[in-house]
Amino acid sequence: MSKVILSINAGSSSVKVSVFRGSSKDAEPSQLAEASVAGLTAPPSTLTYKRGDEKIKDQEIKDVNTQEDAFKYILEHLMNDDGLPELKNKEDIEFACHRVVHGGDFDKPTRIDRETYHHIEELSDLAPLHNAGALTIVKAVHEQLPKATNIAFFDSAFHSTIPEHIRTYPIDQERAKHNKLRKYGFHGLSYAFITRSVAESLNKPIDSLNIIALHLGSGASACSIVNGKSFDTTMGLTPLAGLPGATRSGSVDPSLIFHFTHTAGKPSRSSTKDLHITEAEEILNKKSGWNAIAGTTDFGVITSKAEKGDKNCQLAFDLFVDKILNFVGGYYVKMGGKLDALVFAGGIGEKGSQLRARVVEHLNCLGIELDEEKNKKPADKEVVDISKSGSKHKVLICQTDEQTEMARQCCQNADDFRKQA
Ligand SMILES: Nc1ncnc2c1ncn2[C@@H]1O[C@H](COP(=O)(O)OP(=O)(O)O)[C@@H](O)[C@H]1O
Ligand SMILES: CC(=O)OP(=O)(O)O
Ligand SMILES: [Mg+2]
Repeated sequence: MSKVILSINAGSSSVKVSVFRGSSKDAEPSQLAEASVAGLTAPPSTLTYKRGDEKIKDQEIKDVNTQEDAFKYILEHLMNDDGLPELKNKEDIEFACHRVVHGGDFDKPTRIDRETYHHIEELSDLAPLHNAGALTIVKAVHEQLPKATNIAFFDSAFHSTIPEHIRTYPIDQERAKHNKLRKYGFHGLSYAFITRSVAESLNKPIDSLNIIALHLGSGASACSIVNGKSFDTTMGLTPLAGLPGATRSGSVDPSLIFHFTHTAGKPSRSSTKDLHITEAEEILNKKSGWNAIAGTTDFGVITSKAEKGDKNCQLAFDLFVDKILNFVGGYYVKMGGKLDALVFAGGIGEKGSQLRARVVEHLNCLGIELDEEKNKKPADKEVVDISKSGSKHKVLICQTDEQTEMARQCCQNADDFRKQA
């Protein structure tokens, strides 16, 4: 029986694992099953599972609170599924692909050996909601699936093409170079998926595709993609910069934190031996964002409560729209108006029809217009065109899939990874 690929995506509020058959360069990986545990930041956690016609949706699960718990729970679920004969034995898994948010200077997927592991560990403080969690999963795979080859796919890699004047911070350059302080950018696996998928749907070669993509999930970012490559993105040295998210403030005046607390620079109580974060980072990463304004991390709830007149939810909604517009407007100008499409993706981008409507309403002045009826229908394929007829620029929804992107890149490089093993 051919071996399988396990694609593991440790997000800030969820862990998603997809199982794919095959690892050949010439074929697209074919998905056998997809499991996800969501709600890690807003318990109880829930399990969603899809295998063919077999579906479990939002089933509440107990005692699953961390990314590691979630992965172990999913692995057990997959191994015990009689309808998944491809995964009867642990030895059936050849590759475990891990989404690693911060990869520093790494610009391509890399087999995780001791050295890579330590490199990722060193970057943990720069992605406090992500890297350490992903590494707990790498460890769990190492212990429970000793035959599998672990590969890291870096969220920052897609942004290695951002020009110097855009990725440089205006600070002392010697210190900046020494401490590697620059814009890295994240959600790159998602943007790589979106770029390929939208180019295919518009029937354009990737290297002539110009889009503004919005990945709006628990973490939210925007990316200007010029000739198929990242030109600018809203996240920076860490995933805190740019747009606000479920528990993240996004960009604020850097002086704010010293007026918020007198202990900004002190180690946070949630620091561990593997993760050193300050009070400031704790507050801005974990105690801000929607949750701080509206009391929930769920943007679906925020949207419906805002519609019913909840003032705090309306404020969270309006604030998000405003910040998105800042970046879309700026990117549009920097791209000289050469735009094939504005693309919505991520949980909120894909499901939040009200948010899409409000954002695009403000962009009508740029010739970006959507069709209200098309916008309201749930997306039923990978790329859905919701533009108004006659709109100068297209508006699309892309159902992005970081696990599929990793599996695809894994298949393309499988021979190299085998050689490295
Ligand atoms: N109908 C909806 N309208 C707006 N947002 C929604 C809706 N359904 C789910 N969401 C939001 O999508 C977000 C999760 O996005 P997702 O990309 O799956 O998360 P993650 O960043 O953990 O990968 C949550 O904030 C969730 O509330
Ligand atoms: C980079 C990032 O913020 O990822 P996520 O949206 O999965 O938390
Ligand atoms: Mg995500």
